[in-house]
Amino acid sequence: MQFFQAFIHDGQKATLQTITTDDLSAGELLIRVAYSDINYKDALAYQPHNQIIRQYPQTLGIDLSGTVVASQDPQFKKGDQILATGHGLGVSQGGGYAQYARIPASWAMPLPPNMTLETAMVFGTAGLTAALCINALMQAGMTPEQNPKILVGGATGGVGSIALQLLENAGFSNRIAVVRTPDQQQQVRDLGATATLALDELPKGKALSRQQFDYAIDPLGGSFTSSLLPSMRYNGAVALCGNAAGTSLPLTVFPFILRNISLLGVDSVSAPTAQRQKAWTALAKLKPVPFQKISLADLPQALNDHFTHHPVRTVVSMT
Ligand SMILES: C=CC(=O)SCCNC(=O)CCNC(=O)[C@H](O)C(C)(C)COP(=O)(O)OP(=O)(O)OC[C@H]1O[C@@H](n2cnc3c(N)ncnc32)[C@H](O)[C@@H]1OP(=O)(O)O
Ligand SMILES: NC(=O)C1=CN([C@@H]2O[C@H](COP(=O)(O)OP(=O)(O)OC[C@H]3O[C@@H](n4cnc5c(N)ncnc54)[C@H](O)[C@@H]3O)[C@@H](O)[C@H]2O)C=CC1
Repeated sequence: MQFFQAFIHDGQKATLQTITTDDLSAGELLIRVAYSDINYKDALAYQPHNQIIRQYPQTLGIDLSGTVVASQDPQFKKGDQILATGHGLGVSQGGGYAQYARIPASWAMPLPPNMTLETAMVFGTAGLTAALCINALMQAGMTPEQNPKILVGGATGGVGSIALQLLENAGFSNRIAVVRTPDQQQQVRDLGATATLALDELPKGKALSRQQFDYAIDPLGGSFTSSLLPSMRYNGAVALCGNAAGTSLPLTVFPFILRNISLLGVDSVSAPTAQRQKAWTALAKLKPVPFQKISLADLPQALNDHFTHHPVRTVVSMT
């Protein structure tokens, strides 16, 4: 029996506790976790009485990377390096904020070649989601040859910043980042934006506005999406993946029926394996975005701060 540290939510609060491998969830793979990370969803899950966690007590952390200690599945063997994101991690089954985790083999992916366990968590669910958004837009017709104007929301955060990097790598040269404050302009240019748009520059409350953007990656939702859709160019598409700015969508039908705009939903949590593999292959070609590294003991402060100020990405080291 192995004693180790895990960050566990009891419904009211989350604390660092000592548990054993006997306390872990069911699954074919026992993983010695090397790294996890902080996503927007982790910060939501840290709140008391949140709607993210489906079963208490729960070890938090929707992502993990690590090494297989024991496997009851022929696809994996002791010593393999893997990553896992989404599915039930930190929601219905023990997650990545622990030194060990037990997970179903179907949730694990071999670490892509040329990627370290640390880099995998610099990208994590945020990177996977960014890549899925871009793949969805390319499926909808987006190509570098069109030189499309692509708007990226939430660019100082995980999904948006990694989307900027992926777009640059894929040859898209017109990358416009949405900023909330003037001091974010230089930050998002350093992260890969070629131009910026202030959040309040999009006309509000209009059925249709001047056509400005061909494609958009939207981790914000809410009033942002409502004002974005009327500003999309004919045949444009928006990949909607988040709700950082809100969950309600006051809309008219006109962008859809008069400009042929597509609103594409993107989910990373239950994305099929083939889509994940394609996404991680693209992520493996990127340089890491800026990140801070913290320990399990630093989680309460970092999760508390997440909605007010945080580095682009945070990696959580288990050692
Ligand atoms: C990495 C991803 C992200 O960051 S996404 C943003 C994070 N947000 C969430 O994960 C959403 C968490 N869930 C909620 O906020 C709420 O459950 C809700 C607003 C989505 C719905 O709330 P409501 O009170 O209307 O319904 P229920 O909670 O009773 O759920 C109804 C039905 O939906 C299923 N469901 C709930 N959450 C999820 C989820 N995250 N993914 C997929 N399905 C979900 C739930 O099981 C219920 O289905 P049923 O078949 O009736 O059991
Ligand atoms: N569909 C999916 O599978 C996934 C969805 N998401 C969602 O995407 C969103 C972004 O996630 P992360 O990049 O991890 O978050 P993050 O916290 O790293 O970044 C959030 C970004 O949104 C901006 N922002 C926050 N509130 C805002 C507001 N009111 N108006 C305008 N901008 C605002 C921040 O400045 C930052 O740039 C979240 O809503 C998250 O739940 C994230 C990953 C997976």
